[in-house]
Amino acid sequence: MARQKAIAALNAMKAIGIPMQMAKPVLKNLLKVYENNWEYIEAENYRVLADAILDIQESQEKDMGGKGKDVIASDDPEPCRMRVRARQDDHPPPPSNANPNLAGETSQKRPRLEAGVSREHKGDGPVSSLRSQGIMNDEPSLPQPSFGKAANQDLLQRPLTRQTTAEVVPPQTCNISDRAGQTSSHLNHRQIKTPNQDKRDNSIILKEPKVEPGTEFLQKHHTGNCSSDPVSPKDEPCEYDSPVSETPIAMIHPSQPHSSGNIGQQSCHISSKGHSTLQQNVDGSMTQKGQRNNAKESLPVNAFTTGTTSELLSVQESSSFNVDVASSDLGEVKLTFSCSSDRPDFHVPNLETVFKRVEDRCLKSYRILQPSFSFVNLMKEMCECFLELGSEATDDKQENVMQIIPTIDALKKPIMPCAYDAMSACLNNSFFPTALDNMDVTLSSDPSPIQKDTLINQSGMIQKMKEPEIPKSRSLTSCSLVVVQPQHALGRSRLLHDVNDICKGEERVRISVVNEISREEYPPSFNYIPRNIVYQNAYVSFSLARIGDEDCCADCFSDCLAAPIPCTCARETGGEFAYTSDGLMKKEFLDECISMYREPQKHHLFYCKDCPLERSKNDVLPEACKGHLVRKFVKECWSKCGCSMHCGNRVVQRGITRNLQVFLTSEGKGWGLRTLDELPRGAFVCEYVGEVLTNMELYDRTMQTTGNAEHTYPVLLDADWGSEGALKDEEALCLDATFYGNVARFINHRCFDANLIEIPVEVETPDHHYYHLAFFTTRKLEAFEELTWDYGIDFDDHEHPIKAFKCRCGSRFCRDIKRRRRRSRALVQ
Ligand SMILES: C[S@@+](CC[C@H](N)C(=O)[O-])C[C@H]1O[C@@H](n2cnc3c(N)ncnc32)[C@H](O)[C@@H]1O
Repeated sequence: MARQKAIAALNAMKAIGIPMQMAKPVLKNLLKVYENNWEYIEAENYRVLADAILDIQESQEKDMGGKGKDVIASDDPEPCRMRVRARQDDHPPPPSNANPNLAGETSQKRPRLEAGVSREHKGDGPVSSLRSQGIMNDEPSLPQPSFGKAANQDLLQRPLTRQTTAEVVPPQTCNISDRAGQTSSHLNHRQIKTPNQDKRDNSIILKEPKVEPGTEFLQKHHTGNCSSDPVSPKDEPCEYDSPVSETPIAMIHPSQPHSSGNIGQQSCHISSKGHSTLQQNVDGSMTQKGQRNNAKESLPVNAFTTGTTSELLSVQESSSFNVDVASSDLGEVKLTFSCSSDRPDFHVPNLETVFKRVEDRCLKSYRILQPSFSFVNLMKEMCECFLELGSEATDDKQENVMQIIPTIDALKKPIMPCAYDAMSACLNNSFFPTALDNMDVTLSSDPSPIQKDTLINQSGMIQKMKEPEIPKSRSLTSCSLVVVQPQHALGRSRLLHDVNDICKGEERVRISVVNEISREEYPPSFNYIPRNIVYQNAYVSFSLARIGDEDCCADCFSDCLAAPIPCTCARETGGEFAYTSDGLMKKEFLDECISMYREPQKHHLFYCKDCPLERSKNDVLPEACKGHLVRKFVKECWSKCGCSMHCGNRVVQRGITRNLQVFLTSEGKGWGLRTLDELPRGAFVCEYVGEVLTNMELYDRTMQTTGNAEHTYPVLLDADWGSEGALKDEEALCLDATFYGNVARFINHRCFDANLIEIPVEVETPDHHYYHLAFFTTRKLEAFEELTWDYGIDFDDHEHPIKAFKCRCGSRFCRDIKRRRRRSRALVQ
């Protein structure tokens, strides 16, 4: 119960832009001060908590000599900052028997939060200094009942300040873009606090959140400031069943057009030269300002979001116009789309849709800020989205349809008979390129104008191709597909994947993608990386100095496996190398690893006193550790070793060597990975590659996702959490292949009798909090068998980062089916 309350509180903070790491220690202290009396903390939608965080920030800003006043302009490295302005405090007093030291100077004062009580946060930004400073607040007042689930919204909507006279602010200054569809006068959503605002604003003022790189742009849409229309709290019941299904703050968009006519009318003018001016409001509605009416009278045209106005807004009267996208408070500075198009099909797209598309792209591309990141490019992206959406067919169904045109690589090995039919089927709608050169650049555009027998190469040239004859005896192996977005006449195509090689040349082998089921589907875009990349806070150090003599074989030469006595690198595996000279995992070692997975009860489970996984879910009141397997590691030779790259004790680091293929599964599991060749038992297939995140980061990331992500891609690196005592946050790691990953992200789960097993492999560092997760075959595999591994998933644990799904593994040992059976039996009884 308390745990749920804590999560609800943290979620409420998160909804107003305060990251969990910042809110947790403050919440912890408030709980101490109020002796776990949640009533005080929940009152007025966690106002005490929000204000406490603000106060910490303020006192810290004071210490910085006011440097923090202009937060937006500052280069402050902290991940997210938020300010809740409070003029007059009415926080609840701590209980009379509360620790006076914790409670501040008098019992009438709000609690002074103690310094340094929270876990350390990396970096020197205000987040860490927040923990090194106390806060002191003003007069408390009686607590109010909590408002339940509407809390998040309320915190955004309700004025948190207790200003006695709320100045009526004209609609132009009302900034809200939130889930409830409040409107905004500025699409930049950026609240730059001016001294005047301080006086007139009776609302939340959000500092520019500096969250994860790449998400800050998105957050702008959710920081709002409505100074004209205080909204009364809603009494929705509090549910906290499914935190991840919440729309994350970074993805909140006005869902409904606001009914009131003038609130938040924004300065988005679509001004046709010499004609009338269309004004697009943030709620999507359009207003037409007749110039003859001195541009004062507004005549509503239609609701943009209904999907019917696009046509209305097709530029019929003129071919050139401006759309104001964002502006400063008084409109002196404007960001404007200038469109001049001769195209008859161009219509002005809904700006919210444009923003959404830009946000989606940013979320994909800028989760990690790349060196090439630039704001100008971001704006360019926005212009491109504007143009794309404006040029797209208005029929919703047509939107984003990608066409996949299969081609045949005629030079490869014989195809499996079962795959042949599917291939033929897809070839019925396809063609053979005459030369191999054409295969990589086969593009498809909008279905209608491009004929089946037409190829467009990368430079946009159209080539007529001969319809192929497909002799049954023909030797074919791969159906290579290339996907592009509809080209229309934009002259711009975005290749999402190279279907001949999804690895983009990053691996030693090419890994193709085939879809033998539905020709229109294709794996969602992600960045292919062949090796793990640290996302942000994860502590992964590969310094040579950390590798002692006992952790390398400096005196070895050539192939360690050929030496008469195993070198020190075999120490980890009991003095014998784990690999055979054929590069396979030795039987004994493999058997033991498999037994550990399939019969964990026979093996030692480690129970952490302070489980990093549980801590990441709830730092305030973590649940007890559910136990971790202490797994067997393989140690490979590395750079400090004297042997060569051909040494038999270097298997995983050499990367993928087997012929694999990504394919769409027929069982509804999404995409999967299969082997194209037979594989012996104990063969290395690939490692699981992704972003290295701390568990905290993963949890935060999971909370931010919309919850409707069909597939999830995180894996915990918890093979050795027991050996090093309590792990610090930055040492409790996981891999997330959602945005950056390799082909292992396509390996589906199979309960118990999966044909792959993941084995932890030490390569660059003897610290076992970071390691490689390598997949080896558990048995001999036939060509074209799907590769599977047992995620070790607990189908009842909905809070686990590896989200439970309806398992379609088909194993007779399927734990999910057993669970479902148990549940239906229980219901019947
Ligand atoms: C690591 S991804 C595997 C690749 C995924 N199928 C795809 O299309 O990208 C894990 C996700 O695949 C799906 N999945 C994996 N194994 C499954 C199974 N046995 N039954 C149903 N869905 C499965 C689930 O949606 C899961 O979240």
